[in-house]
Amino acid sequence: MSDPAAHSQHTITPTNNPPLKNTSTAAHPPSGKPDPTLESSSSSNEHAASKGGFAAPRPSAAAELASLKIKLKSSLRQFPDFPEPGILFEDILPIFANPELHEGLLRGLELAVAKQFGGKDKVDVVVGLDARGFLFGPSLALRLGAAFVPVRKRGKLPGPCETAEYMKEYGSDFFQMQGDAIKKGQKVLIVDDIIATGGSAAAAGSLVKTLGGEIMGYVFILELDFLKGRDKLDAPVYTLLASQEEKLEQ
Ligand SMILES: O=P(O)(O)OC[C@H]1O[C@H](OP(=O)(O)OP(=O)(O)O)[C@H](O)[C@@H]1O
Ligand SMILES: Nc1ncnc2[nH]cnc12
Repeated sequence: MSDPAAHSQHTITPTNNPPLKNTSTAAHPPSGKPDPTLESSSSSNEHAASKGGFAAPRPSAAAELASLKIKLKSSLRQFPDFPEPGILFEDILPIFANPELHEGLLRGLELAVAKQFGGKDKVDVVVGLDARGFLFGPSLALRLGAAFVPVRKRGKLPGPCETAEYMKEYGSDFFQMQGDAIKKGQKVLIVDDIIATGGSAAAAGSLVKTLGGEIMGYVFILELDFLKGRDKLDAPVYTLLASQEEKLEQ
């Protein structure tokens, strides 16, 4: 049922944590391992102009996706000890500050969803998690011809709501969905920027199921795979970029 509105305070504090350049912490895995999400493609010539034309070859979807991933990954910034000591915070906002990267993200997700979830069932609803899942969830939903439905932090949604408490990498919280947001049997894709412990995504999944939705899968931009968050999820998981790793100095 609906929860009494709980208005959170927003406090802006200056940070002393500059983006990470070349430091390392024991809490995060080393860099230098190959990116397992990149696929090599030997088919980039398959669209080459066949009759002596000079048109540049059109990349295959796999080659396009691999190139997009490299650009997107290199734009991410890391902030040590934010929002609390011991957390290496992954900042995805540079993607949205650059229209080319923003477009690339949506194209990459669209290609990935077509490849991973492009079977006989169409996505009916994209569910995005408060707040960073709202940065790209609605745009992705439009591209897929699907509805967008938000999962919000407690106290933000009007009307009868379902509520789930969860633990995440830093602290605990409550998620809510409006009780009529999903129709029974609708096919749902749950999207968020990052999966860390998986607590947030699992709570969103439990709400979708309570409302009668069928979870096709979960899509994330980045996965902190050493936290094994995907083990908490009982539907296929796709991550666009590889695991968190510290960047080497450019
Ligand atoms: O896998 P988990 O350990 O649950 O952590 C992942 C969640 O943490 C972050 O959200 P946060 O709650 O910080 O909210 P925000 O998007 O409003 O910044 C992130 O956007 C994910 O939703
Ligand atoms: N390390 C991290 N960076 C950014 N967002 C997160 N959400 C949970 N863990 C996070």
